[in-house]
Amino acid sequence: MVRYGELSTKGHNKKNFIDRLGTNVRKALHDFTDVKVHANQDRMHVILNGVDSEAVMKRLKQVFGIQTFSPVLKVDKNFGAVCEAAKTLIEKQVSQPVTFKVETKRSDHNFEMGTFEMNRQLGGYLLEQFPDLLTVDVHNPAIEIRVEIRGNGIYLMSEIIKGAGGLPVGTAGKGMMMLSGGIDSPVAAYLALKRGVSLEMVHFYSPPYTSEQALAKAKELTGKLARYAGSIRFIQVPFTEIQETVKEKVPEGYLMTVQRRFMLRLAVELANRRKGLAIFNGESLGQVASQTMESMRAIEAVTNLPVLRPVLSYDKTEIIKIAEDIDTYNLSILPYEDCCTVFTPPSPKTKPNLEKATKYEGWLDVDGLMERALKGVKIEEIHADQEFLNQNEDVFAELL
Ligand SMILES: Nc1ncnc2c1ncn2[C@@H]1O[C@H](COP(=O)(O)OP(=O)(O)OP(=O)(O)O)[C@@H](O)[C@H]1O
Repeated sequence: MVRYGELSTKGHNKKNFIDRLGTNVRKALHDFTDVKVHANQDRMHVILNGVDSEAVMKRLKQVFGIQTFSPVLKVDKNFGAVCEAAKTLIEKQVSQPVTFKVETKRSDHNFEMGTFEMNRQLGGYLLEQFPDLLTVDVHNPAIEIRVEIRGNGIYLMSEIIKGAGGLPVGTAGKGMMMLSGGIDSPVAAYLALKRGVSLEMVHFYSPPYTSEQALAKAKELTGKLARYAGSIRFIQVPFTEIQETVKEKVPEGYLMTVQRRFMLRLAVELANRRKGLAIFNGESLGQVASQTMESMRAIEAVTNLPVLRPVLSYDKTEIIKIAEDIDTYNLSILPYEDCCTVFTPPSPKTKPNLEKATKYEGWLDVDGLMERALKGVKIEEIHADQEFLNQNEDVFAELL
């Protein structure tokens, strides 16, 4: 049984949210063909039909929009079956002494036992079974065994497991995520997905300066993030000609600003073509030269589409902690050079001037460069945990 959390406050949009969450849960569980998902008004029921509950719960933990969920056992309508099931729940959940109570609800009034009697008798049975583990506390128990006696059976549950929180992916519209191979942008992508944004990844690569493995790394990172979204489109944009031209014609202090302005323009153009509402990136204020407010202003001036930065106010250590939790960190630190690292000047301007950036760009064929980059775009759909890196290749060979 799945509880919706923040959804329940969404008034008349609630139905859309619940439908979307139902779709996302079905997507996350698509390979468990026997599982059935019923997304009702107040709760969602995921009927296992014999499928391993641990495997299903592992997937549910990655679906945004779920606040908590509980494994539920359904048994025949007799007291013996209820005792067996309650015993199983306690065995699974309890390893150290705890307080508990039994709380029964009865919608089937023909059942032979009343709620009070069920509470007492089941409580007594469990105390007998687990004398060293359980003590009754009816006011503030650590564990509540809930029993619901309904027409079609008796349902039992006790454990409450924390879900991923957030909002169902797809309820907040589509955004274009500028995904590098670094630590920050995958974390920013995770946070955007968590607030319900459906993302398409935009990745710039510069062969031969960057390797196939660098591209594969960005794709594999997308596979990690696709766990939270079912699948994610990956858009690779060739960036070599732009970087070479900028390097040749623009003064060194402005190389980075001008390159970033091109990246943003390209992401915006892709957003316009693909109905994206905003651009997301992994910038965190003050982290490096391009991430000062002056720099953000000079770069962002190329568009009036919102540029959203989910990790803007996070410290590096906080970002790393999330990267570890979502299992992107170890991939992000693999030493494959990204297109920006290769062309980063030793001392980029930390306070670039917008007028100068515009002036230097006047020396370039901006439209032609953009058009050719966009012509070379390749798009593919990446699924959860899809692998791309060539495991046999020695990662350090890249550094030689
Ligand atoms: N090759 C790329 N393709 C797509 N987006 C990029 C690329 N390089 C940088 N970006 C975007 O620009 C942001 C800032 O990049 P930069 O390299 O300055 O910072 P960073 O803090 O190292 O970020 P990250 O850890 O995400 O690489 C990235 O978070 C990402 O959103």
